[in-house]
Amino acid sequence: MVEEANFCPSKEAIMKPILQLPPMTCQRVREIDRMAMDQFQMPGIVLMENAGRGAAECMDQIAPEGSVLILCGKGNNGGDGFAIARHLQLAGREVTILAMAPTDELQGDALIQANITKAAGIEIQVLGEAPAKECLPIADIIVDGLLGTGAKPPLRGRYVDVVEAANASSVRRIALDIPTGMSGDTGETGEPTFQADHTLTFAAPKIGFAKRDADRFTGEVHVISIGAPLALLRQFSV
Ligand SMILES: NC(=O)C1=CN([C@@H]2O[C@H](COP(=O)(O)OP(=O)(O)OC[C@H]3O[C@@H](n4cnc5c(N)ncnc54)[C@H](OP(=O)(O)O)[C@@H]3O)[C@@H](O)[C@H]2O)[C@@H](O)CC1
Ligand SMILES: [K+]
Repeated sequence: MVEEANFCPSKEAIMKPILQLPPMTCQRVREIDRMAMDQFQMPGIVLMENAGRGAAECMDQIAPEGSVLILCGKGNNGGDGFAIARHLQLAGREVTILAMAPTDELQGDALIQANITKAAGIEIQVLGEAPAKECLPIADIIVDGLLGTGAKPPLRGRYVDVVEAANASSVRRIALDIPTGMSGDTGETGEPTFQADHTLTFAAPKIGFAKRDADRFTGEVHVISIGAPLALLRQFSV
């Protein structure tokens, strides 16, 4: 039986690429994902694992204490959430997931991450009929892994009451990639939009974050590397 180490993981700085990309549109960031996969043979799941681990390490710096509830949408933004859950559990954090859909409705990289998270014994609750404000699991921090660059505003279906319930709870809130309800390209925000204290955005800041008072919803923005090679970053830094 392996003794559980009782030291805190050291807080060494998170490895940052030497090249920080300029703000760009969602479409352009998705081109980075696409080129990393097609031109540099990086499987999407590797990009997602890098995103999840990088986001969890950033959380270890900005929100090192407390239990975490991760809201997972049906797409790869949710996939990031499933990956983050595993790394937070490894760091000794109490983690619960509230999924917008059952695992068998997921596909691709998100399904792979959800299956790993399930196998890891991390609790995955699926949103039921009850209003979100009645069934949102209690936690010290809520992470928004609902919608990212694949969002097509306005919010549809249960995403509305889940975001409203998250905003109504007086806890720390962290958005993954883009606060759900905000357009990454224009910074326009719908009613509701996830109100984050921090946004962990992948690969590059989104141009919409520069809109006046967008920071009311993004909070402090942190760029998380997805491990795309320097040669690829150079093609997008001009
Ligand atoms: N390998 C990679 O590519 C990497 C990707 N990464 C991550 O992936 C994210 C992009 O993932 P994605 O393309 O799956 O889109 P995502 O934002 O999860 O949403 C799509 C889903 O949401 C739904 N939906 C849409 N609009 C809606 C609305 N208004 N209201 C309600 N539902 C709505 C839509 O449903 P549909 O419209 O198809 O019915 C679909 O099910 C990106 O932000 C980053 O976090 C990182 O891990 C880096 C590596
Ligand atoms: K999000």
